[in-house]
Amino acid sequence: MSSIARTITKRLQSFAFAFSGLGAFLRSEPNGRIHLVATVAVIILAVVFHCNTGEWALLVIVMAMVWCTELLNTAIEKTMDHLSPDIHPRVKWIKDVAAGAVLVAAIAAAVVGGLIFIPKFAA
Ligand SMILES: Nc1ncnc2c1ncn2[C@@H]1O[C@H](COP(=O)(O)OP(=O)(O)OP(=O)(O)O)[C@@H](O)[C@H]1O
Repeated sequence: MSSIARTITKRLQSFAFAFSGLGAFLRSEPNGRIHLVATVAVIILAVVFHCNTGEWALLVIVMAMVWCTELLNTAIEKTMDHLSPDIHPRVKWIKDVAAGAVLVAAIAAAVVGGLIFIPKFAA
């Protein structure tokens, strides 16, 4: 196999691993399924209310922030459970800070969602 073909194959494998990670997250984490339902609901609302390009862009950014922080938070939780299954104050600190990242993203998403959809509901 040529080196270009090897590089392309490796990149495609990386995508496959990333998609399989997303699938594992959705299968094993109830939070993942909640995010999926919330994401579909937001997309339906954005279509129904004819959101403009700027509104779509903001919604995509905040939804991606919530997904990314939740995925990383879950990976951190699993890492800590694997490396340090016992109760430890440092593990608590790490997990709580990682959960804080999700909270920040969720608050930003709620604010953006409110700014976009509340006036549309009110109209
Ligand atoms: N090994 C540990 N030592 C000390 N505190 C811990 C430990 N594991 C969990 N905790 C505490 O319990 C909280 C919940 O941790 P857990 O790993 O159960 O996450 P979770 O409830 O599954 O979170 P999520 O809802 O995001 O999936 C942590 O934020 C932390 O405060």
